[in-house]
Amino acid sequence: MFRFFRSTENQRLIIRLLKESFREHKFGYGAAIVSMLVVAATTGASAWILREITNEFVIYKRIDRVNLIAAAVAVIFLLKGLANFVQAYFMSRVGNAIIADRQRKIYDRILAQGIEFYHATSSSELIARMTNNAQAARSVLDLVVTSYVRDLVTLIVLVAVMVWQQPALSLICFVVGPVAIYGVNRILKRVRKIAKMEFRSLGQIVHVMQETAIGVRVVKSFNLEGAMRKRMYKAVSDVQNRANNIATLEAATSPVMETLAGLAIAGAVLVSGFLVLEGGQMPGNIMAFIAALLLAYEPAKRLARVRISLETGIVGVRMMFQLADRPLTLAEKPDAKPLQPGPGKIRFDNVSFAYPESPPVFEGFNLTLAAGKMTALVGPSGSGKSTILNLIMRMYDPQSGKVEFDGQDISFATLDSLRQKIAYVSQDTFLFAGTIMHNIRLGRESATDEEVIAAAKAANAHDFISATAKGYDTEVGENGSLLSGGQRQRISIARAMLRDAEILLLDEATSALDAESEALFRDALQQLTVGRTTIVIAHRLSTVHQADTIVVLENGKVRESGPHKTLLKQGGLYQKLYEYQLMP
Ligand SMILES: Nc1ncnc2c1ncn2[C@@H]1O[C@H](COP(=O)(O)OP(=O)(O)OP(=O)(O)O)[C@@H](O)[C@H]1O
Repeated sequence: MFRFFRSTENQRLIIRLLKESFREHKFGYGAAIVSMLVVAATTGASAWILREITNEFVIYKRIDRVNLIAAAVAVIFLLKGLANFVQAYFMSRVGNAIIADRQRKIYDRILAQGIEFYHATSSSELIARMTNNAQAARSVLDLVVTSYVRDLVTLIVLVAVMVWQQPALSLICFVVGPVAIYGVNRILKRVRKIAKMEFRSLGQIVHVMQETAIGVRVVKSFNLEGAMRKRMYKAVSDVQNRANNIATLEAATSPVMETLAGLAIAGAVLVSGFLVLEGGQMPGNIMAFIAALLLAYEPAKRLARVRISLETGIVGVRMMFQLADRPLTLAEKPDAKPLQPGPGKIRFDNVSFAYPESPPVFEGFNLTLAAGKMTALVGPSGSGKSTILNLIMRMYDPQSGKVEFDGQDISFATLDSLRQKIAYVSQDTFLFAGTIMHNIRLGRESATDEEVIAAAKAANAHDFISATAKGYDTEVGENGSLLSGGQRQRISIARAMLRDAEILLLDEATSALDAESEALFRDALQQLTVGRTTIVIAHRLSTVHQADTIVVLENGKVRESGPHKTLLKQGGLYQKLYEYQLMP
């Protein structure tokens, strides 16, 4: 029974879980544990009382004790019922609170992680962890507390009753216990392996479901239903098979236990028969002994199997702590200070950077982006344009060198103050489920309705919003699926407008908007960029013309920079890109 706790890793996990949970739910657990002790004591008393009933009534014929003994029986069972209620009440309250706490903690930790973490972990795994790991923590705690408090104490009390009444007979049972534990131990190892695989298959179900929902257009248009179904069915069957395997192993413990317990009880009955009939023993003592033995069977069985039941939950708890302990991929320095306001000059100073496990993108890279001006980044695919935006937003830290805002190294700034300064319009506009009003307001949550509408007007979005039946209360659907591409873009510009940040980062969409949408988008952009340091990854001629400076990148190096006309005259890389990429 205790070998589980000798496995040091499981021991550490359970002790940590108990410590953290008990600290937060002292009262709930305290009340549950006290009631469990009462349950154990009343169970022992209910066996003991049989001795009184038999000896007092049958042997001594004490009619005067009938009322007293009957009252004692009533009190024992009343107390037991009440204690069971209190225990169940507090265990479920605390259990639900633990799931909620853990889910909050898991989410906070995931949210604090940098973008690198999200690239390395699939979203389906995160979803599965959110639902499974918190539930696992609760099941493990429930099992540990009920088994090692209620069941173990009940068993100790009942064994005490047995030894007290019939010391010699009790020995028979002590031989059986270790044999049962040995049998269960052998099964345990196999359960551990299957439990781990089951979690992986669960993640796979979420993963396939997610891909079906997100990629539904591709699935339908390429007729991929059959292929997707095959993947889903396989994942579902894997979970089913693993659940069956675990159930079979768990069920296999039952016959082992039943047979051994049956033999022990039969042996005890046999010996006690002789003891009463020929040994002159008091029948009451034998009755109390047999009752205690029968009552001990269930808690003993649960205790012998507790490690198997714990095994599936402990996999989830282990994963939960792994997530909690994983270092943050991008953390704020302990002595980080808010960025001081400034005109908005950005400088890359001798920056070297490589994505994890990838070749370097920049080596000794220098670039200054003028305050309040618009700089367009152009260059072949893979030249490092998006990486420049990533480093400005501090999605990653350079391995050496620094990125400065008005002379302040951003890696020493609080993340909050850094992101406050930036408004970002991404190429693949992302809208959250909810209304148009909600989506624009995410730019600045304190904005009034009037400010939201003003931003929408400036972004040329107000007219189309007003033309819908519900106006600003129109639901946008999952990731804005109920709006057109151009409408989504203008909403994301309105969001950036509302933010009114000093620095604007824009990853211009390459998707061809129709002429009218593009004109509306360009006008909106023009308004947004006035007086702000704007860095735009340019795909459109109109944007390049608008820019004060064009920086031409190739293989992580600045090849040329200057205004459009000057660069065009030089007849270098820009001219080539201009002809192949930017010219309509
Ligand atoms: N998350 C990542 N992990 C590893 N390598 C990456 C990652 N993102 C980009 N890269 C690599 O870094 C290099 C620069 O990529 P970047 O996205 O900055 O180029 P880009 O100029 O924006 O290209 P495009 O115009 O095609 O978007 C490329 O070689 C790319 O493969």
